[in-house]
Amino acid sequence: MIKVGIIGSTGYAGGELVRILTGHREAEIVWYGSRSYIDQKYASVYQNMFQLVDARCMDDNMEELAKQADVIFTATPQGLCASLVNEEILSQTKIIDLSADFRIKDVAVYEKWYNLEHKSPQFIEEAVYGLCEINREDVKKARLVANPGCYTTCSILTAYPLAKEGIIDMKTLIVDAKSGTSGAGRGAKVPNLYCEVNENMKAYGVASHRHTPEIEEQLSYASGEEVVINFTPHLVPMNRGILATEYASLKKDVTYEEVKAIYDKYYKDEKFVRVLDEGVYPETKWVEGSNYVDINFKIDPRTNRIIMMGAIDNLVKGAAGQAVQNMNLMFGLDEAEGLNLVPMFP
Ligand SMILES: NC(=O)C1=CN([C@@H]2O[C@H](COP(=O)(O)OP(=O)(O)OC[C@H]3O[C@@H](n4cnc5c(N)ncnc54)[C@H](OP(=O)(O)O)[C@@H]3O)[C@@H](O)[C@H]2O)C=CC1
Ligand SMILES: CC(=O)N[C@@H](CCC(=O)OP(=O)(O)O)C(=O)O
Repeated sequence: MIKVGIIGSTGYAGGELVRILTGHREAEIVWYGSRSYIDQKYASVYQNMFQLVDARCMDDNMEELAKQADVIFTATPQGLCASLVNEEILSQTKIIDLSADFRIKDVAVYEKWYNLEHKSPQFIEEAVYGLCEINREDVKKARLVANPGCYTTCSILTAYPLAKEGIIDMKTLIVDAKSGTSGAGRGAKVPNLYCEVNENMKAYGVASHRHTPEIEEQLSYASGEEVVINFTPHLVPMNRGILATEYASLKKDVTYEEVKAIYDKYYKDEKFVRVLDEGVYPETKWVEGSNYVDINFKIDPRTNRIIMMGAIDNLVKGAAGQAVQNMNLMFGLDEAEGLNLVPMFP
């Protein structure tokens, strides 16, 4: 059994890690890390775990945890993982960080967009960007994985094959995305109160959201050119789910069949990527509670643009599910272990 420690187990992403790992046949959670609920029963924080988890929350002592766990998930605010990790810890255990601390290779870009000083830039180079479908082989060898963000997972996977094959003009790419409120975490914040979110929709982080450089960096690797995008996130009154709609001009005339063949080239053997049938467009409800990303596209000959669409559950493929997928790869397990989660509907 793989011994797992979770720092930030009481947050939404940490709670989803607990839910998924409780059903994992090869992993056992040995540390339910918390800052606010130390010594309280985990199931009193998340009553859905009543009679399923008997353990109590423990403090976030990474030095001690590294001695006990084969892998540590950090599901904590930006900057925390970078402030805790050191060579001794990494020589004892593997780390999968759900925050953005090790996602961006240029430390100056991270510090600018996150308005934070990076506390351990010496580990940025070795960290592997854990988008499993793209970096699978590197993840298998990693001791530090940067788990991608939720908007970024959805946006990158949706456009990746077309960026890689060079059929879209990357200078024209626009990403418009909507997220449910769990994306903002469990902490109490006025903009996330029921009356502020319910029956409402709003754009936020316009031309300034911190996922912009992450999407740009990964799509730059894919396309081989420096990508600069417009990315506009929106908050919508749902618990879970992200829908990304992406627009780009086509570099040449292509048919539906040609584009479908490109998506199939990259994704036909990917268990968690479902390219939908022609004319069927992704909906967040069809992936809820699961590790799937649903993708489709439509060519608009009037504007010579292609419209790409992707949907994920932000807490699963956008966070905890992908993190467990990374763990499975790092330990040589079946990549889907613990992740055979059938989407719920309605
Ligand atoms: N929510 C989502 O959809 C996604 C989130 N992420 C990332 O995952 C991470 C966690 O997000 P999320 O679960 O939403 O956030 P939450 O606010 O719901 O949870 C944060 C967690 O971190 C703990 N924590 C907060 N501050 C500290 C601190 N100073 N020291 C130690 N622990 C601390 C909290 O502990 P306690 O409650 O015990 O005080 C809690 O367990 C973030 O980096 C986020 O960006 C990534 C992808 C998607
Ligand atoms: C709805 C909402 O507020 N979503 C969050 C994104 C959460 C996430 O995945 O972000 P990181 O892991 O990169 O921090 C936001 O826009 O900040």
